[in-house]
Amino acid sequence: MTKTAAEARYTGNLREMLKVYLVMGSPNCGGRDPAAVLQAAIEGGVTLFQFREKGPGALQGQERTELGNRLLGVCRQAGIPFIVNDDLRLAEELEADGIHVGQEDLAQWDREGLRQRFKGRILGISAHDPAEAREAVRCGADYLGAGPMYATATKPDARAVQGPGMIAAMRAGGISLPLVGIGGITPEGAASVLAAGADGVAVISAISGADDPREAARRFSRPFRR
Ligand SMILES: Cc1ncc(COP(=O)(O)OP(=O)(O)O)c(N)n1
Ligand SMILES: Cc1nc(C(=O)O)sc1CCOP(=O)(O)O
Ligand SMILES: [Mg+2]
Repeated sequence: MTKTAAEARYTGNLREMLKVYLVMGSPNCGGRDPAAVLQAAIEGGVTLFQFREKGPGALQGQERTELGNRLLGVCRQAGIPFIVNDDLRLAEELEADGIHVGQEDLAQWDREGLRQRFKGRILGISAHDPAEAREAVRCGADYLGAGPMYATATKPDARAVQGPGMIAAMRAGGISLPLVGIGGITPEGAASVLAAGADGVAVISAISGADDPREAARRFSRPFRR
């Protein structure tokens, strides 16, 4: 059977891709060019990227699409998969490698339809406890984003802090899907998240807001180089 362009690109091991997962958009880059921040972070060891253009000053419409397209170009050049947050239409327009949706987003769509619509592409779903993780598995998720691990100022509507123990509870409850922790993760905090059973860490501010995103990403990738 002939593969779609996205299927052909997405041939790697998802657990490997999830190791250092950068999530960001222009509001997270401190006024710098997001493409330059992304390029530096990839050089430091980022393995997967999610375009999340959200928060104060987030671009809309054509500007948003154009930025997504530029960031997609950086990812393609580096061989890093490109995921779009929330916006199914943008993901399709850009021919992204996948989509990430949360529990609140899921409520808006027919779940089977969502999996079908992104057949052959990566589908990431957020989960905040083992019951939500099981539901995400039923929806056909390829990976889970489990959070918040620690306090975060980046997402004002984040749930209460769950901590790495929540990942351990998911694993103990039989959730074997590839999984990343998210929320307030620093290089120091990453160790407990990985020790609890995560395949990787998803990070916004500790990389995209760092003075030196390359060095910040390098610090997150260190545990995987040992
Ligand atoms: C990898 C990853 N995990 C969780 C989230 C959060 O998704 P969601 O709950 O839909 O919140 P928003 O990011 O849309 O504000 C994520 N984006 N990525
Ligand atoms: C986007 C997001 N989702 C979360 C969840 O708990 O699902 S926490 C969060 C914000 C992550 O940003 P930072 O790394 O700057 O804390
Ligand atoms: Mg969402």
